[in-house]
Amino acid sequence: MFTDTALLTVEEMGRADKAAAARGVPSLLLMESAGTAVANAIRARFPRRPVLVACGPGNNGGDGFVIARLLARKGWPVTVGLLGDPAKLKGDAKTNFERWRGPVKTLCASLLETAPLVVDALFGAGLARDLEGAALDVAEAINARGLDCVAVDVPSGIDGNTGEIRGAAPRCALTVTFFRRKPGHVLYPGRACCGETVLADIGIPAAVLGAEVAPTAAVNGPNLWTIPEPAAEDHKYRRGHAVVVGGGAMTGAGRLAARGARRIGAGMMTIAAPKEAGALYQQDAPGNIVKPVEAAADLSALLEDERYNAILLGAGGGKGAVLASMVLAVLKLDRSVVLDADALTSFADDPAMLFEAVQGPTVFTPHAGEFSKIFPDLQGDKLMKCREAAKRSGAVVVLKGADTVIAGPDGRAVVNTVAPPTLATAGSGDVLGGMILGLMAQGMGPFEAACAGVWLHGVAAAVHGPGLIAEDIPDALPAVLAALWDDGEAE
Ligand SMILES: NC(=O)C1=CN([C@@H]2O[C@H](COP(=O)(O)OP(=O)(O)OC[C@H]3O[C@@H](n4cnc5c(N)ncnc54)[C@H](OP(=O)(O)O)[C@@H]3O)[C@@H](O)[C@H]2O)[C@@H](O)CC1
Ligand SMILES: [K+]
Repeated sequence: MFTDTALLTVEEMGRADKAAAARGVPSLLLMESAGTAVANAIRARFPRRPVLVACGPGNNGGDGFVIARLLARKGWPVTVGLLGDPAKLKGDAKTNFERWRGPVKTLCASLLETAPLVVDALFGAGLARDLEGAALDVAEAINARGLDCVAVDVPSGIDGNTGEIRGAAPRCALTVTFFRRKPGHVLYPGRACCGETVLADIGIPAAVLGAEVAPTAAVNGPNLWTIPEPAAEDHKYRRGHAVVVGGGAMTGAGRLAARGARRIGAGMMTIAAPKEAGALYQQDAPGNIVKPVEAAADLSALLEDERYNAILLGAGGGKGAVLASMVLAVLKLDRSVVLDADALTSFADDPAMLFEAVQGPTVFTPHAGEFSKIFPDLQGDKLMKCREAAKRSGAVVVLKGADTVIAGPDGRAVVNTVAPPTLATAGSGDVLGGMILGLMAQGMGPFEAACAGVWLHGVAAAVHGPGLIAEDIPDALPAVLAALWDDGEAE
């Protein structure tokens, strides 16, 4: 169960709202706090200027009336445009409509002509279908004119649960959301429409999480896991002995993975690879041990030594039947296993055979293309697909991308938000696989190792900055680890 960085579904947010009311926080007060947070965020970022507040027919629109009132009180020239019939407004939205003393116009795109700033209070959690009519016109016109837009809760048209665009959505400079973020703020394309996202405390007690609401998704970060820190009494075997099954012809992937695993703290590293490539692996890094392995039987024989506690397959290491047989041999051993790239797609013809073999701590690290080869029928948004894949396979699934999702078979899911675009470079996925391997070798569980690996990988790339190549990621890790451990001591 997640708390601080939890991502709440629209339904969970509704329950949090009701729980707050049951604990004595009136909903009208929540709306006033929400509107105040948005108005304050606007005033902190934009100089006073004419503003159009576009209000929808529900409570998102209600927040809009609060914002209009508060900005007008500070001397901002405010125009309010309402979508729909004012007589149909209800509850807190109606109350705040009545508290707004200025005129209310019928919403249409021409209202944008005099407003360099737009507050999008059309739809939030209650978005029920694709935008149409005036709402669609306004969203499209905001984008066509490149107007500054501030979203209340979520840009209208973005599905809060999935990040998908329903018809259209304004590309906002700022989104102010309440209590906790929603998946739509961190999953693409929603994330790209949000701009800066501000999370406002509107008075919903944090204690509702864990009591009335038990979130199963969160934003990735160091609050979710702990990296094993080397201790004085450690020796190299205590820090694990990782194995990378490397290729004979393509050795780059295995070498990058091994480097990632060692930098993140694996005590020992063996590269198991065809004999002819041994010298290459050995020359690359004298710290690697290289063992000849041609087929599944060789790998099984090597792994009779139980000190090899974590194995990565798919970083090079062949394709098809040979690699698949190695994967099946390794999965039998109940050790920690990371399967990447061809180690997964080698089962494209019979993914069930792979899933049946998963029994111990196992992590799959596919990108979207590899994912669809072994889960061809899975539909829906990234969070939903990844969760279903984990449930089906029994493995922790890392569905890679700019918004990498990590899901466990138990239903937990984490979305990673630190991933600079420079990570789209050859070999970066091999390093990630190696990092997760290295963390599992040190005893981390598969879900925590996957989350930590993905986060550290993104942060290392961000710390390195422009001009990143895959080799830089392991080399940037020491500084990232030092900062992480320093912060821990400072707390
Ligand atoms: N939860 C909390 O704690 C707090 C929540 N707060 C705020 O409340 C917001 C949620 O309010 P909400 O539930 O009233 O839903 P909202 O987004 O206003 O939309 C519903 C209306 O839109 C309509 N409609 C939907 N789609 C449509 C479309 N495509 N095209 C046209 N119409 C469409 C729909 O019509 P219907 O489907 O019923 O026909 C209904 O009338 C939340 O995002 C936050 O801003 C804050 O005040 C503070 C505390
Ligand atoms: K909105």
